[in-house]
Amino acid sequence: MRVPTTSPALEIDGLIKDFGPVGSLDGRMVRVLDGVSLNAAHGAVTVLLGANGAGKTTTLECAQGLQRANGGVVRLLGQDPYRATPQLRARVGVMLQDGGLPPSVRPLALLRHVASMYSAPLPVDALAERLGLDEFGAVSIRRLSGGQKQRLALACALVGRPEVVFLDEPSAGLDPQSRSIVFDLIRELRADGLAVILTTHLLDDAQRLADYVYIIEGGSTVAEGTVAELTADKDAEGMRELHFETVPGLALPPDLLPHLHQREPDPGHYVLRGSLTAGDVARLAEWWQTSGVMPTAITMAPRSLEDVFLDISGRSIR
Ligand SMILES: Nc1ncnc2c1ncn2[C@@H]1O[C@H](COP(=O)(O)OP(=O)(O)OP(=O)(O)O)[C@@H](O)[C@H]1O
Repeated sequence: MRVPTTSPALEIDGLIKDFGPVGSLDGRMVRVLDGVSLNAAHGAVTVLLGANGAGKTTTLECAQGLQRANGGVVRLLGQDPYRATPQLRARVGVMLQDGGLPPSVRPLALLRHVASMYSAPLPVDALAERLGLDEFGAVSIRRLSGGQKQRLALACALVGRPEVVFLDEPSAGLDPQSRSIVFDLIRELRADGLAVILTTHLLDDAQRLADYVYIIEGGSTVAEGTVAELTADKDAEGMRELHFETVPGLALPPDLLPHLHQREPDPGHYVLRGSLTAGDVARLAEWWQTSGVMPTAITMAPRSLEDVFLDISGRSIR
């Protein structure tokens, strides 16, 4: 059991990071982080969300001490990560976005090698079996699929029993079985006090795993909270969404449900949002019947994390 502590595993306050000089900017620096602030607690999964280029990876790199901040405060387990001692590094696990795994080495040999650098590693064979690495342990890493490399990179990040682990898109490329195994492992380690800090583009994953979420936009933290806090609608009680799927391009009569906000986020997927009553659902069903529309799926939902994220960070591609 880890020693309980009340101070956060990671504290970031007003982080600023400039890159450059950039040729296309006449040799000027470009500011990619402009005031990121966040805390990550022990025994919790903290998720960073943001569109492509928002600054998540740069934030993690500054938190890990791989990049030097140009301003603000970064404290990892109470220390400046840029000046991390080997003792501090041994308490931190890192899984990089593109793996960084040596291609000609065999997976189990690599995991044993990484484990040998720590004083009290997790049992390698049990971890390998848990993540299904034993099944392809004898081929070289270059022959592994993307999902197999992801699981190996996760094992390398966890094998030293870190107190904090950084996972940059841990579930990218994982099939549903692997994702479920990885999530169970993350939850177990969290229960044992591990601080898990992860980025993901998969908002369902964030919704399932996150204890606390930060949304980063344009190099700053623009929203934060638990999933329940972020998805709660503060404007009105009883705010709900009705989703239905049918043929694309339906035009609902404007006077049918005028108090509900209507959109078609994907072709044939309709969302009606607002203070929905059973009468609204009945009116909609009546219109389906008279218009010869038969939905293939109907669901009611509170606001999803995806809606919150898209409302905050916009719907256009960066
Ligand atoms: N070395 C660098 N020099 C100049 N610009 C950089 C450098 N590294 C990152 N950037 C820029 O900083 C911004 C933030 O990049 P970062 O990789 O942190 O975003 P991200 O939120 O992790 O994006 P993604 O979701 O696509 O991984 C981007 O506009 C990127 O082009």
